[in-house]
Amino acid sequence: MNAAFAIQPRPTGSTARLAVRRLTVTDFRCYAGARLEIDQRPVVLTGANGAGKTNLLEAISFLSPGRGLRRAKLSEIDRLSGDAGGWVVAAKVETRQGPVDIGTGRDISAAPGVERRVVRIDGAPARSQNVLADHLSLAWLTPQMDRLFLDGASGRRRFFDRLAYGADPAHATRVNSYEHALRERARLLKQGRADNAWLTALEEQMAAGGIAIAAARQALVARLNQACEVAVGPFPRAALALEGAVDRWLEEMPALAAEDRLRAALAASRRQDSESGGASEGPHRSDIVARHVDKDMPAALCSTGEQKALLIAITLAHARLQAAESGSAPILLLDEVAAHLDEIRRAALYDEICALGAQAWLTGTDRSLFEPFAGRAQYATVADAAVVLDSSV
Ligand SMILES: Nc1ncnc2c1ncn2[C@@H]1O[C@H](COP(=O)(O)OP(=O)(O)OP(=O)(O)O)[C@@H](O)[C@H]1O
Repeated sequence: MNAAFAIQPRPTGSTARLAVRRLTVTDFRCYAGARLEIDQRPVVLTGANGAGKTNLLEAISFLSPGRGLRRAKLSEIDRLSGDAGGWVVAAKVETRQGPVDIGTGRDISAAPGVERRVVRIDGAPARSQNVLADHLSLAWLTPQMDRLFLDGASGRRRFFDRLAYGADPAHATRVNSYEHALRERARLLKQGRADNAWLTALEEQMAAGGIAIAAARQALVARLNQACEVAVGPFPRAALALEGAVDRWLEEMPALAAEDRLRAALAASRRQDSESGGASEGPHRSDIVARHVDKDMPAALCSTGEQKALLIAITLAHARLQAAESGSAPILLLDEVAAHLDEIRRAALYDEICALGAQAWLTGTDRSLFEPFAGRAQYATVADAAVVLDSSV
């Protein structure tokens, strides 16, 4: 173990634990209205297929910036046969600054065809959903992410950028502003009668923001690789690396020179970009590649089970890093993760969640999978679009 990286997890029950204490959902997918009051411990949600377990995790994922764990259109989330009010998620959460009320939902006053999410913090409208990253940090694993190492780089970038929000909430604003400028530049180029000064201003913004994004990713990769040197029980050790032109420039030259290089590359690629509809260089072209250290194998060549174990290992290492750096692990949303682990890995996962002091939300159809968690987690049953906390545990 690297001596410089001695992680001291805070004791469980620490007041710094990030946790949802009350969750209310209205007209959210299968739920007309549901409410759950819980303590800071991990939460196990069990119920039959289609009962509404993932929908609850999705509702919690909206307590952080972005499109939630399914990346669904906001209007798709409105309960079919619900009234026209749009879905709402309200939560009382425990943050590092104390309890906070968060409310969010689809903005039904937006123009037709425009999808917008509104956020309220302690009743007051928030300037932008990015402020959610100042209060809570969330990470999730879903069955759809089983192909994360095989599919395109955009999923890996999203996964990794979300991890970066934890230590650096400003990263959420940076990424969203960069993507907004990227879309705006593509729109202007497509119109073919773009104002040169306006394009230059957008490229200036993309160069500064883009290199800041690459630098934040680089800093997280370095810290996360240190954290990954320590295997969590039977989970494999992972090593991450960034691959992309801007990432290479940042290693070869000072940040300001890398900004100049990106600005020049954007200016030079306008014609090409107007045809492709994108931008030839920038952090949106980078990839985050992972290796299975113990097998010395790229993640993409590992077996399905090994890839899943790697993803869990990275998520746990990140949670450990964040707990060590900020005093509180992120809230973890682990959809159907337990069912795919053998008994030893399941027990190791539960032990690690408890050692981290993380409020993890775990779903499954079979309660017996969660037996090793007894006494350390709270259990709720999901059925008929309702969720009920078990009084016996
Ligand atoms: N907009 C919507 N309006 C009403 N119901 C919806 C909407 N979107 C999804 N549903 C329904 O919500 C139900 C619960 O889905 P969810 O994915 O939460 O189930 P689950 O308990 O996680 O199931 P599984 O164990 O199969 O993963 C499904 O029957 C789905 O069809």
